[in-house]
Amino acid sequence: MDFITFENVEREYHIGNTIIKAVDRISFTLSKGTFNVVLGQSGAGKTTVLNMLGGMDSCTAGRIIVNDKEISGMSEYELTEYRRTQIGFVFQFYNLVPNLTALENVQLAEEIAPDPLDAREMLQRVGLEKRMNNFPSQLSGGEQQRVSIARALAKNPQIVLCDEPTGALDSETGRMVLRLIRDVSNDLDKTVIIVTHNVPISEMAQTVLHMRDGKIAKTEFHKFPKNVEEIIW
Ligand SMILES: Nc1ncnc2c1ncn2[C@@H]1O[C@H](COP(=O)(O)OP(=O)(O)OP(=O)(O)O)[C@@H](O)[C@H]1O
Repeated sequence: MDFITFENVEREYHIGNTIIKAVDRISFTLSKGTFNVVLGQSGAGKTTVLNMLGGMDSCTAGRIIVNDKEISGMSEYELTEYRRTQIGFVFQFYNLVPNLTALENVQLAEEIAPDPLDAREMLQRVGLEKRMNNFPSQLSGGEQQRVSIARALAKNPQIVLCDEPTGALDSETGRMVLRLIRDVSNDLDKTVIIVTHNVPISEMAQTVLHMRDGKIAKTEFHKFPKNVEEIIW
């Protein structure tokens, strides 16, 4: 069943007299609990799609429906609720709070979400049970990204949005982070959308949306997505 639907979605930006169509009338659907990739080169419109889906940006035409609710028609208040309860974010540069420990960073999610998962348990899941009391500056890039995954999951969101989650990591660490995102989202039945320009990563996805110039140039479905071990980049 369709869990996420984009119907003729457009996002225009006006700069002086210039109109930029960051996203140009795209339509797609994604099912619940699936692992998906939005692929495309710089400027293709990937982050704009992610931001609209995450309720951080709004469309200028079309409709976005998530779990039977139209988010494109929501008020600011409703959007804040939506972000708080339904969405977990993982960013390229982790966005951890530097003066909070790993545990405290994950506990932030517990404070804002209505039905959070246990912060310590999430840190255990990502293999950081021994590093809970470390500050971000005491952790490697891969460890910081694992904290940010634990934080995203601790909100217990329906959807996990990841913007170039391996962009700042070496390939071995990136692989470990991808394996983690896929395993925990499988176990916890989360719908994952990863934005990347890294083509091999898309082989792990059930659905791949190829974006070019604000449009979906091609949609690929993998009945048997690859394991991260089979991917080379
Ligand atoms: N706030 C904004 N104001 C004006 N133009 C914008 C804005 N946000 C994005 N754009 C433009 O929209 C287009 C799509 O941007 P977007 O960030 O979605 O691309 P992307 O595929 O994520 O690229 P990258 O991989 O470089 O992050 C680009 O041409 C960008 O310059």
